[in-house]
Order: sequence, then C-alpha cells, then structure tokens
Amino acid sequence: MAYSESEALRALKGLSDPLTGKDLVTAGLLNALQFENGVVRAVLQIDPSHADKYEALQRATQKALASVNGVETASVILSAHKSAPKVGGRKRPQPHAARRPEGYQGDSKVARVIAVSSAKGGVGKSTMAVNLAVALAKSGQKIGLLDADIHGPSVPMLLGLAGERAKTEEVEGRRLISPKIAFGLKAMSIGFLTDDDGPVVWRGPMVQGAISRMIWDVNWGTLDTLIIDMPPGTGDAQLGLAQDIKPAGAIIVSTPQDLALLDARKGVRMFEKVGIPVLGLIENMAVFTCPDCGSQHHIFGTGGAKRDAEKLGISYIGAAPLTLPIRESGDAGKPIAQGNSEEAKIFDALAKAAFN
Ligand SMILES: Nc1ncnc2c1ncn2[C@@H]1O[C@H](COP(=O)(O)OP(=O)(O)OP(=O)(O)O)[C@@H](O)[C@H]1O
Repeated sequence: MAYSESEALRALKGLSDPLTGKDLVTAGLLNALQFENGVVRAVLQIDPSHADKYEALQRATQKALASVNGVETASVILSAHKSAPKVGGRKRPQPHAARRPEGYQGDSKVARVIAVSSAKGGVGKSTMAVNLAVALAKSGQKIGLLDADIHGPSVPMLLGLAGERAKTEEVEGRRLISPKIAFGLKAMSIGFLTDDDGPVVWRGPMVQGAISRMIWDVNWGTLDTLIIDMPPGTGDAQLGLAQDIKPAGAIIVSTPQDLALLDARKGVRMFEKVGIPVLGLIENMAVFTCPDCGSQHHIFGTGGAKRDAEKLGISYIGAAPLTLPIRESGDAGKPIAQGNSEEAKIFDALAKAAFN
C-alpha cells in the first residue's frame, strides 16, 4: 500500500509527549513530516532544557513511522529550533502547518546547498571551505557560507570577523538574522550568535536546532550556492545534520595520510546512507615545497587519495599544497584565495572543478 500522511499522523497520535502527556501531534511537537521515495522524515521541536526526556520518544516515533505502509526508512530528528517570530502582525500563508517550507528558508532563493565535510578534525576542512567560497565569490557568483561547526567555529577568524555579533532585520514580516558580508560572500556562524568565547558544549538535538536556525532564519537572499562547513566526523550528529540540511551534494576533504583517508571512506558512506551524492574528494596539504631549495616533500604520504577516490567510485577533484601563506593568511583573517598568488590560483581551479 502507498504511503499516506493521515496514516502516519494516526501512528504519531498514539505517542505521548513526556512533559504534557498529550499526544505528540496535539502537543505541537511535530514540526515537519515529509515523505520522499520510501523515506519519511520527521522533526520534533522540543524544549532543549528537557532534551533527555525526549530521547525515548524519538526512538518510539521512528518505530511508529517505520511501521506505516510504504515507508522503508524513517528518520526522526529532535530540534530545539523555533520558527522566526512573526513581526508586524501580517500573516503569511503557510502551505501546511506541520511542514517546513521547501528549501532553506521560505523567503530565500538558494539555488543549491553543498556540504564541505571531513571525517577527521584538523585536515583543513574550514580553510578549504572558506577559500573555495572566496574563490567562487571572486568569480562573480553569489555565495553563502554557513559554519555548521558548532563546537569549534573557525569561519569568523578565517574571514577576519572574530568577535563580531550578528544583527537581526525584518524581512517580509519575519525577523531574520543578517549574515555578515566579507570578501564578497555572506557568512553565518554560531560564533556570531554567542556572547562568550568559551567552547560551546551542547547536546546533539540542540546543535541541530542551532544549525537549522542558522539555515532557515538567516536572510541569505538570493544565492547561487550555500556552502556548509560541516562539523568534522561521521557520527550520529553529522548524519542527523546531513539529513536535516539535505544538501544537493557533498565534498570530502582529506589529507593524503592513510588514517585520514580511512576516515574519508566513512564520510563517503555516511552521505551515501542518506542519499546525498558525494561530488568528490579534495586532498589538502598534499605537498610541501621547501621555500629555500624548492625540493618537494610529501609530508602526509602520496598517491593514496587518488587511489581511494577511484576505489570508492567518487571523483578526485584535486589537491591543495601545504604552505606557510595558506596558514598565515587564515590566521590573519585574509583568505589566500582573495588575491592572485599561486595558492589563490590553486583554490580558483579547485572551486571551478568542484562547483562547475
Ligand atoms: N593547505 C594548508 N597549508 C597550510 N596550513 C593549512 C592548510 N590547510 C589548513 N591549514 C592549517 O591547518 C590548521 C587546521 O585547519 P582548519 O581549521 O581549516 O581544519 P579543520 O579540518 O576545519 O579543523 P577542525 O576539524 O578542527 O575544525 C589551521 O591552522 C590552518 O591554517
């Protein structure tokens, strides 16, 4: 039998909200319910201060949805996200009360979303995401960059925006967060939304809620590409995030080191699991050229990334070298891709190859 939303809602009405005792639909927990190609996705909007109490409900919801006719896979995400408050009293028509508008924010025109991911920390994923974004913006494209690395947001520093705070603005009756503009692109990071400089220690559902908020409640306007700098790793948090964001494709960044490549394989599998195409692998820190004598050193090994990409059946987009100017420009908040250096040309070529 084919999937029917009313059957799914009936199944959900059999589950109760641990706080109010009401069924989860009546309690208003159901924030989104979508079905596509055998996969049903639900988002439960919860109060983050009671996140613990909802873990059992998350599992029960998943089980209930998986038993609905026509459903092959059910995925349920807990989100602390609340829709942007309406201002000015003007009501906008909502296509379905329990469904988030398609796309990344009802009012935005974001042509596509691409995730930049690494299975392992410290391989230069954020440096890569920032420089690819700057290279694309330099070529005249409208680019947004969302730092989804909640625990270690580095985009503010890499774009020279450390310490800046985001403001909000009213857009068509909704209060949205204004992105920061730097090097011709629009950027958003949790670093612009929090007040203290300490590490952000949040639980999974709260992280997802914060990232959803940055996607749906930021005034991105019209974009050719929104690049998401994903948190490193291939655990449940990253998987949930990939499902929540549903990017059109993912780029994996890895160093040539065996360990990083092994993890990169896990990253490829993670995206495959949720039906997100992997656009290819970019190798970072591939070679170091001695500035004094010009000799080349493959500090993290050589050849493995290309071989692995072939084995995994994904394309090998290209490589960036390990150079002092890349590191120094990152630390100084002036991405190297903005200029005309040799490195900038490499990022221009990588951006062209990855986002053509
Ligand atoms: N190609 C490169 N050449 C020289 N230094 C680099 C290069 N790529 C990244 N780095 C440096 O390596 C360090 C880690 O980079 P970055 O923060 O981009 O990694 P990451 O993978 O995003 O890390 P995390 O996963 O911890 O967020 C930074 O100091 C950065 O300047």
